[in-house]
Amino acid sequence: MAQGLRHKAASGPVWALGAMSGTSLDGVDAAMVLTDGDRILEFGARAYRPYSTAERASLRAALGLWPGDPGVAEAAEIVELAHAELLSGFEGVDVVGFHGQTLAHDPRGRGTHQAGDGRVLAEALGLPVVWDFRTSDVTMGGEGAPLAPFFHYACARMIAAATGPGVAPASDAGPGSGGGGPLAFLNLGGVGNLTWVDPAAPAPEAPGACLAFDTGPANAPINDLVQARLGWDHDRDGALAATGEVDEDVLRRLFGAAYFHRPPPKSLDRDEFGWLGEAVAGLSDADAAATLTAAAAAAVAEGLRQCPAPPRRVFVAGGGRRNAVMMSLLQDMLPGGVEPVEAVGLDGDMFEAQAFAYLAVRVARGWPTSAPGTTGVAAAIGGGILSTPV
Ligand SMILES: Nc1ncnc2c1ncn2[C@@H]1O[C@H](COP(=O)(O)OP(=O)(O)OP(=O)(O)O)[C@@H](O)[C@H]1O
Ligand SMILES: CC(=O)N[C@H]1[C@@H]2OC[C@@H](O2)[C@@H](O)[C@@H]1O[C@H](C)C(=O)O
Repeated sequence: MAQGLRHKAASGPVWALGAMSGTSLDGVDAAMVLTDGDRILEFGARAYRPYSTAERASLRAALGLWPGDPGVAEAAEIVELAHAELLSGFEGVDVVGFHGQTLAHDPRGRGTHQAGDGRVLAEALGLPVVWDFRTSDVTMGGEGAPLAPFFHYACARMIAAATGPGVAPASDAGPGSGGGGPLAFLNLGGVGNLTWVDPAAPAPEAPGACLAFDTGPANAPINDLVQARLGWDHDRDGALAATGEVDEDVLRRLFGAAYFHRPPPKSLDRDEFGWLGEAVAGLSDADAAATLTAAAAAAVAEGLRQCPAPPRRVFVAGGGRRNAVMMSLLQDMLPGGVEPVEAVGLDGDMFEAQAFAYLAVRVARGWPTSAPGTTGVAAAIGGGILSTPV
């Protein structure tokens, strides 16, 4: 299998533009990657478009909805227009990877739903668009998430070899880096997700190459709390949490949930632990923020215990790496600590957008984007639909 991939990689690198509208509902990230679908050759232009307050409110109101439900068409249009506006500003794009906005995710029940139609975007941009990345994985019995792990594998290979665009050489990386041993990538978005990866494995779908899963709630419950109580978008730098006390009873309740005892791979809907909001309702603003922040960090620590071996380094991407309290708790809770992906020259704000750029090329070339170790799917599978403008 790996040899076949290497052979196909000879079909040459292309510039892919990936776009992610994450569970935090803050906006759309977009970034370009030069890749042959195997190796990453260069990272390119990047841009961000925040949702307006009205757009965000409409998307929030559509959370939990499924295709055909009233309100979905309006949400999809918001997503499509925001992406068309942002992505039309890029030049030299060969293919677009369009994740869309997850409104609902229930892989063992109704499926997974990302708002936004790639055919509409392909017409608007006049470019081929890969979209609906998650459905076929779910259809094949997988979780449909997380999907970034194959990109993480490519990044881990670059780090291990200390080659590649902007990646810090092994000599800068400190003890325990370089070729030997597993690495981990942690994304702290609305939900947290972790990829444990062995860069020595021959391909991302090889048995034992990647183990991935959602760790638990991350920023979403904190955002929801401070939005409802204080009208803030988020707890900037963790300033509110820094002044509060953690309610250990809430953490005990959280970690009693079956999810944390299920072996990975496993994935979450944004609001799967929506009851956390009620659990902290009687606490002060600061104590509630401190408790939800500690819950996010402790969920990562729980998750790492489910990995096959301790990773040598844990690289953090996503907005949560800017939350000083969350990062300091992780530093204390994880045996080897954590570091932002910027420590090795990667871009923690655009990491997911870059992942969907990379995955788009794999889909366009008919290669797998998930495997039993990343989503629990029965066999390695390539998700996604390629739509070209007519
Ligand atoms: N300076 C900061 N201090 C604290 N938190 C921050 C800061 N900057 C961003 N965040 C948090 O990060 C969130 C955005 O993170 P990110 O863009 O990684 O999430 P996402 O991609 O929407 O979610 P997901 O990865 O779950 O799809 C914000 O909503 C906020 O909660
Ligand atoms: C269903 C869905 O959209 N899941 C997202 C969400 O946001 C973070 C976490 O939950 C992760 O599982 C996934 O996104 C990342 C980009 C992924 O698929 O790797």
